[in-house]
Amino acid sequence: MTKIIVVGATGRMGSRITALSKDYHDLKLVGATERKGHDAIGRDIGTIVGIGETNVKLTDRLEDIIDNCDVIIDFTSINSTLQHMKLAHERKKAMVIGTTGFSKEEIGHIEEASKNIPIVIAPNMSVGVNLLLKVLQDIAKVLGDEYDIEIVEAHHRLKKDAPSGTAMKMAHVISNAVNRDLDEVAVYTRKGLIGERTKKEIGIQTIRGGDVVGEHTVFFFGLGERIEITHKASSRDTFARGALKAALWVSGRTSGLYDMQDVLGLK
Ligand SMILES: NC(=O)C1=CN([C@@H]2O[C@H](COP(=O)(O)OP(=O)(O)OC[C@H]3O[C@@H](n4cnc5c(N)ncnc54)[C@H](OP(=O)(O)O)[C@@H]3O)[C@@H](O)[C@H]2O)C=CC1
Ligand SMILES: O=C(O)C1=N[C@H](C(=O)O)C[C@H](O)C1
Repeated sequence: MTKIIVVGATGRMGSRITALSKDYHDLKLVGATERKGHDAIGRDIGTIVGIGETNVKLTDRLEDIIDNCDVIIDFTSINSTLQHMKLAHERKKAMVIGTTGFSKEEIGHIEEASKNIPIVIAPNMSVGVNLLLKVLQDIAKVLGDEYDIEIVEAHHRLKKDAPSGTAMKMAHVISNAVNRDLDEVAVYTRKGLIGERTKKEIGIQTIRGGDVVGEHTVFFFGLGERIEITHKASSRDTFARGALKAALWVSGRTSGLYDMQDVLGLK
């Protein structure tokens, strides 16, 4: 039995992970946290997320409950994830991190922590996107030199980071496949008299609005044809199930930094 704590358990992702955890017989929800002073602190998390009483009370003190768990599942925000990771590191607990938007330096801190605890981190925990990452690598290797590559992502109006973690991961996978340094070739905005498109650039564009769960399209534009590869998430449950799968997978592993490709056996 893998014992999990969901941090940010009333959030868009946290609430679905908490609710769906009851479908997994080999997972046990032993804790749920929210930000200090949250209105629902002390209430049963099950009644908040719509699965009935769980006997797990929402708390704002992860430090008091962390010893009960094997894995912490964290879809919160950059700063809170880094704080949770510090505690997980001190108490030797595994983590599944879905939070996006980390800087290179912050990823460095996560890498450092993973020398002592196992961490699965992925900007997108759906099977579809992780399979796409593999396919994109293959297509980019064949077409990358001749075709213009552009990525467009769309998300709900409440998303805070841009471009999405998934779009950035796709851009990294593609730029590695075509031997380009993403920092040198990424183009995030176009306006004014910008001149012709350079051959090597990789465009990454962001759209925000309404309740879009998450959509990513990668274009390979050639002469006389183009390929468009799109992934559309229609429910957050696809990410939530991936996170729960990752918690089962990472439990009992030794230290190391892993991603969803490891979890899904796609490497
Ligand atoms: N990897 C993946 O597959 C996916 C990743 N994401 C990423 O997950 C993250 C969260 O997304 P989403 O669920 O939409 O965001 P939400 O804002 O809905 O959820 C985040 C939750 O975490 C809470 N929180 C903030 N600080 C703390 C803290 N210190 N302790 C405990 N809880 C805290 C927030 O509280 P409050 O509202 O009070 O701030 C909120 O309830 C984003 O980075 C997003 O990009 C999203 C979907 C899929
Ligand atoms: O914030 C979101 O909602 C999502 N974030 C992830 C990202 O930044 O890639 C994954 C998903 O598309 C939803």
